[in-house]
Amino acid sequence: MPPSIFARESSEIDWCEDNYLYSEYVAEYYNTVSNVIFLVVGPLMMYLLHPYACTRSLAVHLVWLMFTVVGFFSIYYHMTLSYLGQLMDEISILWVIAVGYSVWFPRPYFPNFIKNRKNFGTIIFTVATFSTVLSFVRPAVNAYVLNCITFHILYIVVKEMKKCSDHSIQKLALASICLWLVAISCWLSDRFLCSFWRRINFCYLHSIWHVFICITVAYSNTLFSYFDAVYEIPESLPQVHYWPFKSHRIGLPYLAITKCTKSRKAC
Ligand SMILES: CCCCCCCC/C=C\CCCCCCCC(=O)N[C@@H](CO)[C@H](O)/C=C/CCCCCCCCCCCCC
Ligand SMILES: [Ca+2]
Ligand SMILES: [Zn+2]
Repeated sequence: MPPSIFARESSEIDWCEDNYLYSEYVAEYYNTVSNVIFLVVGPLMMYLLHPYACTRSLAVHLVWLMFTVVGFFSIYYHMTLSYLGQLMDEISILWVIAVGYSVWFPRPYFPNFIKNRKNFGTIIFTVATFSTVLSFVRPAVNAYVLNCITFHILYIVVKEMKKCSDHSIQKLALASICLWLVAISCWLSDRFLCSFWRRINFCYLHSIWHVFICITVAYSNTLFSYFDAVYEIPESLPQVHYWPFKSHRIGLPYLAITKCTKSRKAC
C-alpha cells in the first residue's frame, strides 16, 4: 500500500540537513525554524505598505498575507517532510507569484490581446489553476519550474532598469539581483552538492536560502511596487523608504506615498 500523503518523510525531496537530529517531532530543525522570518517580514510589509495599498489596491496586502501563509506551509513541510507538505509549500508559492503578477506586472508588457488589468488577472488565474492541477503529475519538478519563473521576473527588471535613471532605484534593483544570486546558489548547492557539505558538516544551506529568498522578495516586490506606482498612481509621488533606518538606506525597503491624493480609494 502506498504511504499516506500525511506520512512523515513521504515527500519526494529530502533536503541536505539531517532528519530528526534535535527533536523527535521536527524532521529538519534549522530548515523549519528559519521560516520564522516569513512570519515576521510578511505582516511587517503589510503594515509598512498600508498607505500604498490604500491608494493603489488592497490586493497588495493579499500578496503579503499569502507570503506569510507560504511561511506556515514551509514550516509544516520541513517539520514533517510529507508529500502533502511539499505540495502545499509549492502550490502556495505558485499562487503568491500569480497574485504578485496580477497586481504588479507592468502594463506596457501586457500582450496586445489583453485590454486591461482585470483581463490580465483572469488569464493569470486560469494559468495558475491549470498549473495547480499539473503540479500533482510530477511534484519533483515543481520547485525547478517555480525557480525558472524568476528568469521572467529578471527580464522585466532589466527592461525597466533600461528606462530608469534614478540611482536609488538602480541600487534597489542591483541589491535584489545580488540577494537572489546568493539565495539561488544556496538552494542549488543544497540540492546538488550535499555530499560535499556533509563532509564538512555544514548542512544549513537550505535554511540560509529561506532567509535570503525572503529578503530578496521584500526587495524585488518593493521594486515592482515602485514601477507600478510610477505607471498607475504617479500623482502620489512614490518613493522607496527603508525601515527602520529611513535615511541610511539600510533595512527593509518599502514603497512610501509622499503626497496624499484624492485617488486614495480603498481606506
Ligand atoms: C511582476 C512580477 C511580480 C513578482 C511577484 C513575485 C512574488 C514572489 C513572492 C513570494 C515567493 C516566495 C518564495 C518563498 C519560498 C519559501 C519556501 C521554500 O523555500 N520552498 C522550497 C522548499 O522548501 C522550494 O523548493 C522552493 C521553490 C522555489 C521558489 C521560487 C521562488 C521565486 C521567488 C521569486 C523571487 C524574485 C527575485 C527577483 C530578483 C530580481
Ligand atoms: Ca533532510
Ligand atoms: Zn524550504
